[in-house]
Amino acid sequence: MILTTLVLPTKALKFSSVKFEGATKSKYRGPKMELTLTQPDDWHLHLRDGDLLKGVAPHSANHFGRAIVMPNLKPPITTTAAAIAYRDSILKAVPADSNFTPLMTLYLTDTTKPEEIKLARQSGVVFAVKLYPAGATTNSQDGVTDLFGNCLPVLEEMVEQNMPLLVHGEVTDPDIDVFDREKVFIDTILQPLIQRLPRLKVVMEHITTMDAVRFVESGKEGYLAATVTPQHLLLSRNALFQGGLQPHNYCLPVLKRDIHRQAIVSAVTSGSKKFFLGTDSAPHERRKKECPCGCAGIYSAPIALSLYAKVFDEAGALDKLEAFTSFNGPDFYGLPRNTTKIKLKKDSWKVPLSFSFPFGDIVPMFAGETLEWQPCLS
Ligand SMILES: NC(=O)N[C@@H](CC(=O)O)C(=O)O
Ligand SMILES: [Zn+2]
Ligand SMILES: [Zn+2]
Repeated sequence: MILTTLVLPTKALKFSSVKFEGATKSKYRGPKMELTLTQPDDWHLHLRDGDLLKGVAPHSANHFGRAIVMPNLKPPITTTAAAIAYRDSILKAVPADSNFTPLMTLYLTDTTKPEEIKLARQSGVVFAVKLYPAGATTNSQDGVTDLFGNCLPVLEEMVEQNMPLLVHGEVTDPDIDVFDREKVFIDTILQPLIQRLPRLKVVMEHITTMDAVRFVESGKEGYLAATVTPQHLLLSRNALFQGGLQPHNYCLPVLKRDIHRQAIVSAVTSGSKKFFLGTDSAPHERRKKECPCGCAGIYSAPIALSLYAKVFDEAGALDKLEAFTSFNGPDFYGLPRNTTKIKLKKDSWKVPLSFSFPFGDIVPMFAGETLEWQPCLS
């Protein structure tokens, strides 16, 4: 990573149709710091489908080289054939000059067959299988009801095919407190799973607790890793209630106490190879967030890089940022690192209040707030 004090010409961020609160003016004077990073990838992303896909895909393609695309559509992507068709529609939705590559995933169900894993591997476009415990999160109703009872042959085939299992790590038992569901999942499902299949590659997605940090740190490098979202690095559960109920800070697993957030920040800024960037950017239209039974999911794709840079900058660990955004993920998946570069400039800018699309608008994380780091598009 190269740190310079040079200011190079930059293009304004390409936001399609954006509502700003006021003019975006930099208060920063003097030489501007720039970071040059190997182009990052997003190892946990929801691109949706239809008009929503067309609206949000360019935001990810602007900044990220590749993304692991989550399969929780309606209906879910449970077959390789469906993953191939979904991949085609994603490629149609990104700008023609973009080199963005979607890495597809399959949605694991109680009835997924080992043969499907072979097909997935042969396709060359499916890179992982996603475990949603049934009922744990958005569009998880077709997920797994009994992992050990129903899925062991598939998991064994995944070991054979070196196919990673990506995990939404929360139990769904209504008697378990929602803030404890990640820890209980580790103790009752993940730990036994890893003991039973030590050669299965597992990514604990969007970790939220110090328990998950410790669990991942104690695992075998190359076999156990975690993705980390901007919200779980920057917000504690207080953010759900600050000045009134804040639906745009609601995601699953739900934000936790600040001590957990601090543990996650320490883990990612330590330089460990086991943690990598996964935004979990999960767009829902405003009317589906600001309503009596609002959806879980935070839209962060357009601002995620600024937010990760903020975290590493505030921790005095900018020298560790590039491994987290651009090396640890491809190294874990056994994929080449990107060769293109991206620049971030330290220059304050205001996050749009919303992104407007013909079908409605989407409110991003940190809407209307001022951030310091800004990706420059070339
Ligand atoms: N994170 C979320 O709160 N929501 C995600 C699903 C998920 O990743 O659990 C979504 O698809 O909206
Ligand atoms: Zn999830
Ligand atoms: Zn997700």
